[in-house]
Amino acid sequence: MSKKISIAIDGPAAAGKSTIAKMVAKSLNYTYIDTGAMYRCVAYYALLKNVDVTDEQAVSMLLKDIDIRMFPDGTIQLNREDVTSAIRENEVSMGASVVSQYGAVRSFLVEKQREMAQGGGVILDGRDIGTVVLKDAELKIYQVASIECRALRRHKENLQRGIDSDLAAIQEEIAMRDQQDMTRAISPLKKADDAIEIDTSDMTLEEVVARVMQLVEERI
Ligand SMILES: Nc1ncnc2c1ncn2[C@@H]1O[C@H](COP(=O)(O)OP(=O)(O)O)[C@@H](O)[C@H]1O
Ligand SMILES: Nc1ccn([C@@H]2O[C@H](COP(=O)(O)OP(=O)(O)O)[C@@H](O)[C@H]2O)c(=O)n1
Repeated sequence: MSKKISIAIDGPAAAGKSTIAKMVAKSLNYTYIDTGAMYRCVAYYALLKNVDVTDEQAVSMLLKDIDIRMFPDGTIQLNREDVTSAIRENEVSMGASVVSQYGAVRSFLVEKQREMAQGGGVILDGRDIGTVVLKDAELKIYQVASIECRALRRHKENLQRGIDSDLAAIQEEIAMRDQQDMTRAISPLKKADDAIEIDTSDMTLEEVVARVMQLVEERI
């Protein structure tokens, strides 16, 4: 029987991390954990409670009231309410990038992520998986694509979902988030020294999955 490893995928916004992670998890029969969704839940809850996301103390006080559950079919519940679609709103994306700067928020979520990842056979995507959450992951991927390509992908995804979308505004939003995520004091987004970079700009989904599966095969 092959070994059940841990896989970390990090990279900037809309690089295709979660799409690839889901496809690889399905093919390996691994558990996929979307850590970005957890930061989105914290921001969503702050917005719901009319708490200013830039108020670190007020946001940190909310953590004790936050119960996040993730189901194998991709459903995300916050305090038993289905927030799967609601957390994808633009305002929540920007809010997530703000609350993810706070130490209390990060330690609260990182602890949960490590608990969920116990035992291996998992694939986590986010910003700090290879550098912080799963420093010992057997496979670390740093997935990138040009900003134009990432903005266009997110734009197409929105249109497909029937959400209003403006390409220039999306590009501006993800550039702003990347800048914020890469320059924050705690666990900034960066490539782990032992991560393998994949630039997906000119690759199809199938090509990216094949590349990741090849790297997995070398490790199990
Ligand atoms: N070669 C590719 N690799 C990864 N994603 C791609 C590729 N081509 C198109 N996409 C699309 O890019 C979009 C954004 O991907 P997503 O997984 O949400 O990114 P992230 O999790 O990094 O924010 C998805 O609609 C996905 O289908
Ligand atoms: N492990 C993680 C995952 C997300 N995040 C934060 O959460 C935000 C939303 O993450 P996401 O992965 O859902 O975003 P997209 O790349 O899907 O647009 C990011 O912009 C980061 O600020 C983080 O700090 N650490």
